[in-house]
Amino acid sequence: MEFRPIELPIIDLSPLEDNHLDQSEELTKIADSINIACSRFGVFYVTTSSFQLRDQNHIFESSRQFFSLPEEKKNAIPIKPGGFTRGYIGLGNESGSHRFEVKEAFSYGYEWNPNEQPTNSLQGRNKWGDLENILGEQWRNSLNNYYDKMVAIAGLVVKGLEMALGIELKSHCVGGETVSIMRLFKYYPYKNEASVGDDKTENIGSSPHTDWGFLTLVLQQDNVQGLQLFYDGQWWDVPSKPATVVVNCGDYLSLLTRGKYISPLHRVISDGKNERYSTVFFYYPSYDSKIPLIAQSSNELSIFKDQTDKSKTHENDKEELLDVCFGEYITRKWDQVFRSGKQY
Ligand SMILES: O=C(O)CCC(=O)C(=O)O
Ligand SMILES: [Fe+2]
Repeated sequence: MEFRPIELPIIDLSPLEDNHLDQSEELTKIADSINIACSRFGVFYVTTSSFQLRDQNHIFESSRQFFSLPEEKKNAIPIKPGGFTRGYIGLGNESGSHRFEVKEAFSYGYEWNPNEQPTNSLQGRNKWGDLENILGEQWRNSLNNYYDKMVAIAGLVVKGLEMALGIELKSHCVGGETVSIMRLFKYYPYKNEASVGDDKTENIGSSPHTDWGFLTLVLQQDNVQGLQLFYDGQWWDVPSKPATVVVNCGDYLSLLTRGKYISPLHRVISDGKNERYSTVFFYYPSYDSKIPLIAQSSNELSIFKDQTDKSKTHENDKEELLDVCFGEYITRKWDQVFRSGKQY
């Protein structure tokens, strides 16, 4: 089945960088573009002078190095159930639905200082195992540098959102970089008996979902299609663009804006031929944030769905959210999508 590409705005965030001279006209233009994109699609592309093609090439090179390792090396650092999602996720170890997600991942976050005690369930040490000995110190540094770059880009987007909404948002994000999660993904081509667009298919790259957090920053390998957006009643391709990051609004941001900004439904499918690499940075608000509840139109958000391994999804009890902070709730969500793995 063929899908058409969607044309999303491309917003250059360079004028928001600290070293840029204040050009208020440019800033107003950015704020307007963000406002329109978030209200209409909940997705847009960003570029910035501090993220170049060499940065993109570098992270995908590091990602390939990891995924090329023998199974036993990757399996030595598995993520575990419980919601602290760092380490290797093998085929079948994660899904947002009853489907089999044909992907592998490496998940890591803020490089926690071993002398410091974590203060919540999303903080803690990355699982490098002995990868440093196998892939070299440079490998780990390149992943950590990439993490920092994505935190910085998320910060620029937050600045832009503050201008677009005319409200202060930074106080929601304090410490968010210590609980956010980076994923390196490798998707495998698969075939389904039914057509790919059919809801009954068993294999998928990533099940249709909305992201739970504040913002998601996706970088796609050039020229391999996979990410799709549900818009105006149908699925559209979101093509990769060199040195350009896809930004999704998350459920938290959508709720914070009382639904003004859309948390878009999206998925990943296979073109049936190619492996696909992407990186996905889930940028979270402060661990202790409360999830803003709104009465209407929030039932479609994945944050409120039960994503455990059942063929039907049903709503979580929203009452529960009144007592639990964002970080604790998200820890449970990661546990919901953990799977013990099976063959496909
Ligand atoms: O790999 C991608 O392009 C997107 C994956 C995604 O949407 C997710 O992991 O939440
Ligand atoms: Fe997503």
